[in-house]
Amino acid sequence: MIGTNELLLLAAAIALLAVALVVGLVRSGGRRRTPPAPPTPSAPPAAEAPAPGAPGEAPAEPSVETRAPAAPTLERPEGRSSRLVRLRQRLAGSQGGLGRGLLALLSRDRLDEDTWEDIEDTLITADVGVGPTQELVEKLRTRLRVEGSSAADARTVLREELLALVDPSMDRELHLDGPEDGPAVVLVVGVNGAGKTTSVGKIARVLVADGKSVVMGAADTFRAAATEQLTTWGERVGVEVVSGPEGSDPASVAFESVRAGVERGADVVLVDTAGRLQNKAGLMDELGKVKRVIEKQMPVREVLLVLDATTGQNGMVQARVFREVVDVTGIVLTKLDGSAKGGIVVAVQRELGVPVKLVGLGEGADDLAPFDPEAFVDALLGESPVD
Ligand SMILES: Nc1nc2c(ncn2[C@@H]2O[C@H](COP(=O)(O)OP(=O)(O)OP(=O)(O)O)[C@@H](O)[C@H]2O)c(=O)[nH]1
Repeated sequence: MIGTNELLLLAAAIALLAVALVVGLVRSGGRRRTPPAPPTPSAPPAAEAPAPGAPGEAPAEPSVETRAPAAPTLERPEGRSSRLVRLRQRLAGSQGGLGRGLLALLSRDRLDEDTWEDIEDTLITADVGVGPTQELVEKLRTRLRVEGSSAADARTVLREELLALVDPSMDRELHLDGPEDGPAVVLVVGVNGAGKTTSVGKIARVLVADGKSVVMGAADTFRAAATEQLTTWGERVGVEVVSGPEGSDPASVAFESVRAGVERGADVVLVDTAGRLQNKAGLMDELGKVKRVIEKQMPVREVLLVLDATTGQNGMVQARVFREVVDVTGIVLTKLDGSAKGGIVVAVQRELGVPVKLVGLGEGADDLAPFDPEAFVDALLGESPVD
């Protein structure tokens, strides 16, 4: 018979064995389930590696910093369709004058020389440019003479010819298909005040709204406020901004922003640049170096030139200088809402041989639209959008 003492001993032995087993398991860690680590906010990388520029080029400065966006409530950028409807209406509101003026002239009973001169003046005043104006007037004269009363009405002829002038065949897509192993890099250039930093911020929002991940590089180190401005744009929609101290090497910031984009697996890196036009050689040196240094890592997919639509001929002079300095692939025409001179679209495309891809239509954060030739010509003719 087993006595009470023996029973107690047996129970104590079983308990000890159980405790030993549990402790052993925990130590070995063999079956321990560790909860997945919570996602940590992407820590900014140290900027210790130098930017491998061409011989003689300054290395990246260690002071380049990345600012992961703060985590306040993020804004949700306006979705594509409502933005486009809204901006089409705004375009029609700002541009209707030109088409109405032309239609009034073309509807006169007699299209005499004075009237054709008035038509030319109207087009030139709207910044269409002398060459395209003469071309358009010639075509209108021929068509209205040859087709006479059998011609479709003047509005239809004018619409067709304006559309031909704006050239719907140009490729206006923003090419953001990066290489397989990295982001598409977009370099944004233009003189200060044209709306460059604002446009970079707006493009970032459009991309975020389209579900893309973005990093922005504040390589306009000339003006500290530009960096602050871009940082604010980034914080609003949760886009990381890479920046450097005022006066630091823009190429270093550009290099680090692309590196951050690669490390984060971003879809797009947008690089804002300084546009000091002190002289062409200086600009060429600066932008040339920025581009070369970026291309040590990734090809530059798009070079967007930002031009202010309200600057007319002055803007054209700037455009020419930038064309000589970098291979511009597209134009962002800002402040079209503040100018009735939409003819600049035609003039600048002719001058540079590159399409207007985006238009700025206001100071609001989502006031940027892809340029649509048909909608633009309808706006010129004062036709309300049908959407
Ligand atoms: N109405 C209107 N204003 C615009 C548009 N785009 C930019 N702006 C305004 O133009 C001003 C200049 O814009 P910025 O983005 O600071 O110009 P920038 O070229 O970057 O100049 P820096 O920051 O000096 O390099 C700002 O007040 C913008 O709000 C637009 O499409 N329409």
